[in-house]
Amino acid sequence: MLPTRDLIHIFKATTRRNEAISQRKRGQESALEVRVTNDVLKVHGGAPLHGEITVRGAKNLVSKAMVAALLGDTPSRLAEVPRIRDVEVVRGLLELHGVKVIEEGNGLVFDPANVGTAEIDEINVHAGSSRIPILFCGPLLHRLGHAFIPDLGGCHIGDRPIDFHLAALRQFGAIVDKTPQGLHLTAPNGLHGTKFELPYPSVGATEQVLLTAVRAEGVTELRNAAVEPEIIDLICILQKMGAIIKVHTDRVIEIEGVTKLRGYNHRPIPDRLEAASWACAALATQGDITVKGARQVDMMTFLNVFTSVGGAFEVNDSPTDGGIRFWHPGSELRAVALETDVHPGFMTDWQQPLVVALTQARGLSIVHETVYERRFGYTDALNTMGATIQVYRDCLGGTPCRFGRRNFKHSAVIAGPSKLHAADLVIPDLRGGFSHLIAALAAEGTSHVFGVNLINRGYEDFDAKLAALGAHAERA
Ligand SMILES: CC(=O)N[C@H]1[C@@H](OP(=O)(O)OP(=O)(O)OC[C@H]2O[C@@H](n3ccc(=O)[nH]c3=O)[C@H](O)[C@@H]2O)O[C@H](CO)[C@@H](O)[C@@H]1O
Ligand SMILES: C=C(OP(=O)(O)O)C(=O)O
Repeated sequence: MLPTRDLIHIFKATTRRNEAISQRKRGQESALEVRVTNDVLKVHGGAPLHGEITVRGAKNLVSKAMVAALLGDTPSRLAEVPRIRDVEVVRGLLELHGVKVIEEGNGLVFDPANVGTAEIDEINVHAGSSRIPILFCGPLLHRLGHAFIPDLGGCHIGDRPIDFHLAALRQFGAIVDKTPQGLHLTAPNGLHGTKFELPYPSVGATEQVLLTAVRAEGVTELRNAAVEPEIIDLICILQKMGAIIKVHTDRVIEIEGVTKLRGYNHRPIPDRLEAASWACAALATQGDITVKGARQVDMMTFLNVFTSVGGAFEVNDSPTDGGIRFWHPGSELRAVALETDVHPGFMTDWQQPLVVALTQARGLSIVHETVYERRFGYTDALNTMGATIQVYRDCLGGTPCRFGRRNFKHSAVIAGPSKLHAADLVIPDLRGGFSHLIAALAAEGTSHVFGVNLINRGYEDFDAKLAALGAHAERA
């Protein structure tokens, strides 16, 4: 890991280059793009966050729902689409493939009447910006008989291979050609239902199988599937489109292929990752935040841990105006031991914001990260702010995981409570970045958070939400 001083220097050089690129691209900006030119946030910390914010459609569902629209032969309507970077990337890719995207109310309409082949150079404008392009494989193979997939982006929190995706696609009958430009896929004999068992319940690979199997000929049986709430919501969308999908017990999903699918009309599951991030911000800053739109059922595992740490919450079940209020009740926070896991376990994307709150809990907390091998890089910055977090290669949890004895520092021990002080921080990834932001808000003094726009990949209007919660933060 480079020292923060060097990272800030690299950040400033990269920002200058990116500004030049974005000036050139400005003519292509969509109305959904958030036009922020300044990438540094000056945060005056030490004050509790108080107030109400709203979460809308989940990043990890909305982008996949947009890809699913390619499978229908009539337009699809998706409500509550958040203005985040991943949505822009997928919208751009859909438009390059001939899908007409229209803004309607708080959502988007996708008309796939004229789907066609896109230019590789144009597709590659989106190289490295998101993980979603890999999910275009099945839908494009069904629609066009071929697909080109650019290099993937997403957070650098592990190697993130796509071997399960490619193995499944090959079993469906796809031919995959890896080239320096990206992946080229064809299906000369069509796509056929298959039996596939995932070595690990990968979210993306499960979605890959779903989006491919729904229009493959015959039946597909997927074993060891991921069953995150966002996946169940994607299954609901596909069912609305005419797909036949049975979710059995024990992570088995059976899909009966159909020849035709129609468009859907859907209101997405709310973003439970964003909701949990704001809950942790309430705890870390001794604040009180109501997250409108958050749903208890999607967050049960998080709420158990939140309670164990000493946080308080109250659910408002109103179908029109519901949400969850999260607050610090004033008493001392308690240390906890937990492992991240696939659903229904404690979600890995909840981990980083929670660790900031755990720096304020009395005693030793233990977090064993079992989903990604390199998801504790952000803790170095927290330590420079006064936290005491030690990371270990061992599996410090009940279950040995895939990363044990393999040189990955994937367990953390957090000693608290620690008084956090201001620092200059460089955002490493989406959730790590949000946790830096929370730490800066909880710390005494003025921090500079560099590369803060990266947070917009998954958090809608976070500047405005910070202002609504009374944070003292401004673009530097
Ligand atoms: C856009 C999106 O929805 N992102 C989410 C999705 O990421 P994503 O779908 O990329 O995550 P996966 O569930 O696929 O990855 C889980 C684990 O499986 C491994 N793996 C995955 C695929 C593969 O072909 N080979 C392989 O080894 C990964 O390296 C990782 O260790 O689920 C993750 C786990 O809940 C979340 O943290 C991400 O926010
Ligand atoms: C890891 C994440 O996202 P992605 O898969 O898009 O990188 C995340 O949302 O925390």
